[in-house]
Amino acid sequence: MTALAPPRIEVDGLDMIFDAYVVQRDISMTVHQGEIFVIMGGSGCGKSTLLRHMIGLLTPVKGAIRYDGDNLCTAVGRDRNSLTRRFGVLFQSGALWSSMTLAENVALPIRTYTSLTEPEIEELVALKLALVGLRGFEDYMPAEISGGMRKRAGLARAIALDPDILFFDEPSAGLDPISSKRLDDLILELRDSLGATVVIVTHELASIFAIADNSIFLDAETRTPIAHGPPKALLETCPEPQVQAFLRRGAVKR
Ligand SMILES: Nc1ncnc2c1ncn2[C@@H]1O[C@H](COP(=O)(O)OP(=O)(O)OP(=O)(O)O)[C@@H](O)[C@H]1O
Repeated sequence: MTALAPPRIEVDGLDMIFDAYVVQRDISMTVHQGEIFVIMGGSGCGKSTLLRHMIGLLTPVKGAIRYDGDNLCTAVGRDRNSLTRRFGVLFQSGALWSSMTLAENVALPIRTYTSLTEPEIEELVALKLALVGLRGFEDYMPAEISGGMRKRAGLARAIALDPDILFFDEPSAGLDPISSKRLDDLILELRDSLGATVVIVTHELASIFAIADNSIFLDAETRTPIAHGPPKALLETCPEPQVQAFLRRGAVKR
């Protein structure tokens, strides 16, 4: 959908290696403004590790990750903070603080990174919770709501500071198909309303086909990416057996 949109994220010749253990080599990919980009591949191929590199939690052995041309891997101090400040991240667990209400969870990054007054914070928190369909749940504790609602609360916290790039690690993990579909719809809505660029690690085929504009396939065997492109196009035209097996749940293409 966004062939003409400017590149927002460029991963260039990235090697991910722990000591002598090669996770993936030579990853290059471009994510354009407003795209929903999926990192896919079998278990243990390095999807989450790539996401952790992209948000700056890990430093690559080789290669660069550029945001609007600025290399995150070499940025330091204020330059690095101004890059990472643009990121909203939703980890697999949702990672809410269990001893805080939903409102306190969403308020945390706002209190930490802005000098807004308490009434302003309260208003912003209510707005973010409403955006994810949790209006009126401000005073609930995470344990009092469903898994799908916890994911959405985590998402409200991830968008608290109006990020322009959203990262999701296995957002549908542990959700029933209906909650999972609802989360997909919400991701699409937020992309449209915030104008955000979205990077998602997932192996949920239904989600991949429903929301991805573009993707990369990391191969666990050769330890390098073997396919790029919109998943529906890969399903039709990608000659790689591993990609076909993944996208067809192991069924052979006729
Ligand atoms: N900090 C680390 N130190 C050493 N090895 C690591 C580290 N983090 C990840 N790995 C290894 O890197 C490989 C890729 O892990 P990763 O979690 O990125 O895979 P994944 O594709 O996200 O898997 P899954 O789909 O099962 O969640 C695994 O073999 C893992 O054990």
